[in-house]
Parts: sequence; C-alpha cells; structure tokens
Amino acid sequence: MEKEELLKIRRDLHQIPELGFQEYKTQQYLLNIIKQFKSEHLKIETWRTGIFVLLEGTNPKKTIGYRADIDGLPIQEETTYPFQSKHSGYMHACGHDFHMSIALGILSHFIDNRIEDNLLFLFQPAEEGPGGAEPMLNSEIAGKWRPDLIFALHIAPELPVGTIATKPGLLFANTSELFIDLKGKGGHAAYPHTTNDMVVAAANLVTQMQSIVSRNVDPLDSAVVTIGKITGGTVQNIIAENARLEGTIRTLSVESMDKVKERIEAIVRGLEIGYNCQAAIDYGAMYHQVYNDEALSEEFMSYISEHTDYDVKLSTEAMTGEDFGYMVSKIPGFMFWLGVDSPFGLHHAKLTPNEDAIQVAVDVMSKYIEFKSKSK
Ligand SMILES: CC(=O)N[C@@H](CCC[C@H](N)C(=O)O)C(=O)O
Repeated sequence: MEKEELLKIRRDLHQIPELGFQEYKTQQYLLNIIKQFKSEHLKIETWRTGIFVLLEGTNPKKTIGYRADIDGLPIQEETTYPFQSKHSGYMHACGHDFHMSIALGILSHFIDNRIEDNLLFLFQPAEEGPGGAEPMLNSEIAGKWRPDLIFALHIAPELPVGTIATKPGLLFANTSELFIDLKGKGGHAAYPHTTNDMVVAAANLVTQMQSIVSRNVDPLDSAVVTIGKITGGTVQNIIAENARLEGTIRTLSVESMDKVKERIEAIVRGLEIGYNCQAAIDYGAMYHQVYNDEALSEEFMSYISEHTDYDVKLSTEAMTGEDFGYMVSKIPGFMFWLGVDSPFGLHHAKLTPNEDAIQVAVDVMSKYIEFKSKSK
C-alpha cells in the first residue's frame, strides 16, 4: 500500500472516533478497506464491533498475531487539522487511528508478499474501556484461529520518529477503574446546617485519597490514584445531595493494587461516618499488566538494532494501562512504543503525532514478522 493511501486511511479514521463497543462506522470503514484486498487467502470474521482477519500462509507452522485497538476517547478535539473529528466531543487522542492504519499497512504488505505462517490481525474494540481484549481472545473465532505469538504497538508522543522503545518483562501497569457514588442530604444553600453536603464530602475524599500513594504504598514501588471527573449537585444555590467521583488506580505490583483498594475502602468508610452519608464503590474494568515475553522482546530489540536503521531504546515501565496485557498473559508476545514526536501527549485534545511514523512501524513489523516466520 502506498504511503499516501495509508495517510488517507489514518485521516479518514481520525474523523470518526467512537467509544468502546460502539465502533460501528470504524468497523465498516475497516471492512471496506480489507475487502478491497481481494485475496483468496484472506478470511474475515466480525466479532461485536471488532474484526478478525486471517491471512493464510503458504506452508503454515504457526499463526502470528498482530493486534490493533480501534476505539476513540470522549475528548473535544483542539488540533488545527483540516481532517478533525466529525464526532463532536470525541477524538482519537490515544493514537488508535495510527494503530489501525499501521495494521492495514502490514496486512497489505503480506498480501503482496505472502509468508509461510498464518497471520492473524485483531482489530480490537474498547481498549480505553470497558476492555475488549479479554472477551475477544476468549471468543469462538479466536479459539479457531488462535495465534501462537502476538504483537502490538502504542504510539509514544515523547519519542522522535524512527525510535522504537520497549523492555523485556513489565512494560505497563495494572489498572483498575474507580467509581465512587456519594449520597447525603440536599437543601437550601442558606441552611447548610440542615444538610449533608456531598460537594464538600467529595472534595475532602479527593484530598484524603491523595495521601494513599505517599503514605501507604512502598516508596520503591509505584502507584497512581487519579480522579479524572467529579460530578455533583444541580445548581449553584442548592446544596448537593449526590456526588460521583470517577478515576483510575495504577500500580506496578498486584500487592500495591490490593493495598490501594484497601485504603480507599477504609477512607470511604470514614467519610460515611464523618459526613453522615452513604457511599458505594465500583471498580469497573481492571486491566492486567503488560508483561512482555522476555526472550521475544530481547530478540525484537536486537533484531531492530542489527537489521534496520531505526533507533531502539530500552524503556522504563509506564503507568499507562493496556488490555493487551491480557493477551500477552495468555500468548507469548510483546508491545512496544513507537516514536511519533507530538508536542502534546496521549489523551490530550491537541495530540498531533507525526504521520511519518506510520511507515516506520509498517516497515519494522513487516521485517520482524518475516524474520519470525523463518525462525522457529
Ligand atoms: C494506553 C492508554 O492510555 N490506555 C488507557 C487504558 C484505560 C484503562 C481503564 N479505562 C482505566 O482508566 O483504568 C490508560 O488510561 O492508560
């Protein structure tokens, strides 16, 4: 596929971001492109809003998997792109438009240059939430076409184009979403003594939770407690009866995740007494850490540095989460960072990754997959 075609695909996809398990237009767009390939060796199956694409090998000994996530985020885009999102309030602000275009570029390369092994592409919904990796991998179709190895990448705004970064072992954190609903007693703004104000309780809860990382987690471990959204109350002169906090917990170890949750529960119990309110905690979706297969990721790093002109860096662990962690917990594989050199980071309304990185990724993965197909 020519560079211009891939850029068009990226820009088309950028305009139609959709939330997890609502990627209907995205799925249709991808299917239209994939069906244009017209190879008798291509098998396509849809799964919810995702797609499995199997390219049969010439003499398969194994199946090599490649996963691309396809959902967008609830962010109002603020780039100056002429191809801005057409879905107001939604944006591909985590690079999944890049991830999909790259997967199509790799698929197109192998349609023209078939290899011995089967290739399975997983266009996976709902990475940002509630998590599509686990149900997709446990689906009947994945059972039938189960990959023996699996790879994926994520764009890295802070790295220059032409740089690949990864590490053997732990790459991304364990994550858990966090939703806390508070219910007190509303009333007139002028009579606070007759109410139990949930705006004040919510504010205090956020402050108290900030001490968990500094005072309850081993300083040599790492953890994050972020509250990304608070809602509560109705208008300015009514004391709020309800409030809701929405956030996420990140830890590098499972022990710290348990500890953070235990502390949140204790603080919330104290809040119920202190503010005379009721509280309910819901942990939403939890993602398994991304733990790269050590031998494969080491081999990949050596391969890139010895056989390409790209830069390979040993990365540190990141507190980002990825439901691809579930896939690599079941199948040997790895994830790596792809440098895209954007002045604004992931989940930012002005994220503007450099499109030259698309070709870099297609080149890197095409070469490495070819190499893997020749090796045992
Ligand atoms: C790469 C990336 O940014 N992934 C997301 C995954 C979100 C998981 C879940 N919805 C949560 O917030 O815990 C991330 O925010 O790291």
